[in-house]
Amino acid sequence: MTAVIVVESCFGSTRAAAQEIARGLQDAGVPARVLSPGQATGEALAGAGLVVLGAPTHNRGLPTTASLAKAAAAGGDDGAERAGGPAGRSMREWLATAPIPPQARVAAFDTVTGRSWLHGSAARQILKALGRRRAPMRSLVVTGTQGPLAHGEAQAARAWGAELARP
Ligand SMILES: Cc1cc2nc3c(=O)[nH]c(=O)nc-3n(C[C@H](O)[C@H](O)[C@H](O)COP(=O)(O)O)c2cc1C
Repeated sequence: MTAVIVVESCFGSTRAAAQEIARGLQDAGVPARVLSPGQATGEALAGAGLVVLGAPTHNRGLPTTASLAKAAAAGGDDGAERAGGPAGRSMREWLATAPIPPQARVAAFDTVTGRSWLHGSAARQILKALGRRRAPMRSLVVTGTQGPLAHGEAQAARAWGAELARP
């Protein structure tokens, strides 16, 4: 099995979590790649047995054009991520066509500033959009809007990656 992690990130924390999940999968012997939504074409995902989707939680759900603009104004434009061209797509846009192979397992994660219903969850919205509400899901806590991941969350992400490697 191979795994692909598709991640959107403004300030880098969700991307850092994605890298840890990839390390956890690799620890368990599953080759894993981290791609941006713009890179995650049908061709790039072909043959993947596991697709893990991640985004920062904005306004209790998935980032919107307006919330992304707000993050960018605060310095969170994550470099090339949305700099135009094929890489310049948000998770929300990507989900509209989501070229996930039919046989692939799906999981979703997000980053939040706290783990309560008040903070919401982009991951829940991702799974809802895909009609896969029972798929594995994780929220990883950041210390503030600009991150970084809170103490212990990188390790938690890596451990979750290893868990996902087991069907
Ligand atoms: C416009 C905006 C709205 C946000 N709304 C929420 C929210 O509703 N709940 C929450 O837990 N965090 C919220 N945050 C904080 C983000 O969760 C935090 O910026 C994100 O986890 C950092 O991930 P990133 O570095 O990958 O962008 C918000 C951040 C921004 C910029």
